[in-house]
Amino acid sequence: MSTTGTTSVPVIELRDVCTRLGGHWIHRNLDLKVERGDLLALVGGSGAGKTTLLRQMIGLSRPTLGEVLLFGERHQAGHRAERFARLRRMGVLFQHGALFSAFSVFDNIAFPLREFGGLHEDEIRPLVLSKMALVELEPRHAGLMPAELSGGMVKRAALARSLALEPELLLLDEPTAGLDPERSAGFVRLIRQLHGELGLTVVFVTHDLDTLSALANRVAVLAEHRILAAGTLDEIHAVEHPFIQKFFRYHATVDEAPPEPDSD
Ligand SMILES: Nc1ncnc2c1ncn2[C@@H]1O[C@H](COP(=O)(O)OP(=O)(O)OP(=O)(O)O)[C@@H](O)[C@H]1O
Repeated sequence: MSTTGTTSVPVIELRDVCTRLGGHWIHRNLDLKVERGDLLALVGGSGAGKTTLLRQMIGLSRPTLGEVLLFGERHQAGHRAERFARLRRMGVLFQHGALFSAFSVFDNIAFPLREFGGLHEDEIRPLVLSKMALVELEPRHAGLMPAELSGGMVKRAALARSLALEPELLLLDEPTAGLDPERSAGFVRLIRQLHGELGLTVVFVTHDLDTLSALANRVAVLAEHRILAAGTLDEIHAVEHPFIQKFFRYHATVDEAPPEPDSD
């Protein structure tokens, strides 16, 4: 389901990943490829290890066994400058926006440009304002502090910050968590639009079936310690596995916690 040729290097590849945490195996022999242009939803039961997998993709933690390749390379590969260049190609949006509370919207978005962009202050201003425009924030919002923003504005400011260095890959943990249905739909529309306009590859973790069906062009289901199935939503719906059938049926009808897969 790659959008490009079959020979292109996956943007992310997880090979035979095994993760042991707190005395338990969370992932066992887990494989997953994220191809360029994917808008991939990672779903699964609570505690299945989605956030842990996202952290491994970002390079914040490492699996116990197996490999995580980002743009075809292990996180640890190469000299510092090479590792850094690879990381710059990735933007991350954490669950609650994670804005710096003591910084204005402007300074939050400017932060990666000041830290890593090697730019002068007079070059930074137009870049920050253009990122704000991308996420539909107005120049008058630049001076606001995070505490003065609505939940949707926090998300959009954090999204602008994650796009500051013009990444090719965007990783989102529960992008619509905490938003009401209208703001949630607006944020999904914005991510879809940016995916198309900026040619991004997007991976997101979600519990929300509305977000999943409105945003994803591929879905990976994490259960039984591995990626049980990956494909389009229609392909996943057709998989006759009790966890998958239950997960999607449950989410379609009841707004409660998802079913748990049988543990070992
Ligand atoms: N640092 C840690 N030490 C020990 N156990 C951990 C650690 N981090 C996560 N875990 C455990 O690993 C499992 C997977 O956690 P993770 O947060 O990745 O799951 P998740 O699928 O994202 O869950 P949720 O959907 O509830 O957010 C959980 O049982 C969690 O308690």
